[in-house]
Amino acid sequence: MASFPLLLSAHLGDFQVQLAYNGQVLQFDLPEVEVSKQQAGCLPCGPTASSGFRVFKTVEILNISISQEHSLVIAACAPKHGVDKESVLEIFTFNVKDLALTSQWRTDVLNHVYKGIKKGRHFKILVNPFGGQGHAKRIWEHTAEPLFKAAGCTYDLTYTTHRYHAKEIARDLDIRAYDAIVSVSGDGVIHEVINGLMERPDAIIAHKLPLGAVPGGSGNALSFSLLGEKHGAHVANAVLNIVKGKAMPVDLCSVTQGDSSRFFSFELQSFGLIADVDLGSEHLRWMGEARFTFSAVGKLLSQATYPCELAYIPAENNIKKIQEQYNEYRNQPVIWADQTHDELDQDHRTIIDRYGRVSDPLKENDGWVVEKDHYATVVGAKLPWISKGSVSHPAAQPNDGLIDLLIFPKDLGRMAGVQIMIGVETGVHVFHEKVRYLKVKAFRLSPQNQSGYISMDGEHTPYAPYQVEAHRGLVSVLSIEGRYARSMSGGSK
Ligand SMILES: Nc1ncnc2c1ncn2[C@@H]1O[C@H](COP(=O)(O)OP(=O)(O)OP(=O)(O)O)[C@@H](O)[C@H]1O
Repeated sequence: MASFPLLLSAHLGDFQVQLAYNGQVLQFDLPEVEVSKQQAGCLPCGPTASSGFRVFKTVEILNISISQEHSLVIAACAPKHGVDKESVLEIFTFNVKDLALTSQWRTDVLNHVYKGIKKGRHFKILVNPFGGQGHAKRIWEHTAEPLFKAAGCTYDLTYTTHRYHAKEIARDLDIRAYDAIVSVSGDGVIHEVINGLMERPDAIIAHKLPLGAVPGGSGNALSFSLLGEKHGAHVANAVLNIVKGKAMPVDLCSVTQGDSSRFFSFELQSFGLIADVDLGSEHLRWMGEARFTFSAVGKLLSQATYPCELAYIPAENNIKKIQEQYNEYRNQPVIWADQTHDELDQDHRTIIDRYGRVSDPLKENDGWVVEKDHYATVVGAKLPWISKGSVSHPAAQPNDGLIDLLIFPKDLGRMAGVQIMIGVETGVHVFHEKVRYLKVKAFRLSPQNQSGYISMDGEHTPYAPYQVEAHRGLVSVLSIEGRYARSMSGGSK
């Protein structure tokens, strides 16, 4: 076992430097010319550049290689322009004298940098050129691809050419050939990939293939949930999460409609106002993420309400207790993807819905609560963020096996509507007296009018009764933290 610090003498141009890795960070001096280069064109760079040395955390180091010219090349993805700004790819090339010593240093450092993580992953990459405002191709070429290459990752790339293309690819993919499926898109493509995997006859194996999310859509709910409000739209941070992350188990919701339709939702099942905002704002796509806010304000002011029968199996309905549980969860050790679970049938081919499907009668023993009313919105979710500035379900956790259910009543009123809208930006709306926020095991919603919108992960779904049930850890998502970014205020983490 090599002992810390791991030291290596090298030259950066004519400047002699010492590279020191202590198990936490890699540090080296910068010659003055490099310091001014680093400072030029960037905002205050923090102590790292301005004080004449550069520091990278272990997690930020993408690769250390020895070039054909026998130079030592270090690639990292780190914040350079301030901690809240997008990380950037930095590559340093050092001249070295003793190749054997350098090679040993490189091996020792890389062993730590990629401890418990496969180095040089091979990805299936799906880029939706029409996602969001149509920037996904540029995002891929300018930012994501150079980072994957610098990290020594390889990939097989497909630009999606039509709706459901991502689903077809996931359904037919040789899953053993890849370490993960990465989408450069919004949540619609991720929804398709998940459903493609779950439709396979070998779903038991296929759903273990982790997913990676690079934000290239309008909402990018998964990216925001993984990386938080400040970094959710940052492509480089998302790529780092994919290259250096481990498989975090993530619950899926099975959704049944009619007598036979079943599919899976990983994000949001919405009815009423939020569904209208999601699906009824397609014509505002040019606005980017602002379309959601713009449309929501209009809907709230119109005070529209939607009649339905709502049935749910409560797990917790007190928001203070939900907040306590959230804080407890944040203080527990992270759980990484488990290789087994118990919700498959005997052939290990089908996921069993414990609470039946929407066409079945509700079983009394399951503890259903049934109510019939007009509501402004009823939204189930497994992710805390819907989009930038919309933390609609702040207590949502990746793998608690429960659905977070948000209900706005019919008599919201304009004043409360505005307060709630403002609250959604940080997730504090759940404490508003007019808002109901529950943790449920399953819910069933039956619209009591003829037409409207139902949105499942942003996808248009027939306006008919549906039932949603959470299944624990059915898929996994690459993540460095192993949990979603903090979305509920209070507590220590
Ligand atoms: N080449 C294509 N032409 C038309 N539609 C496509 C194409 N490729 C994918 N799609 C469809 O585009 C839809 C939206 O994609 P995506 O989720 O990437 O973006 P978004 O809707 O802007 O983002 P978000 O879901 O985060 O709001 C998906 O339902 C997908 O089926």
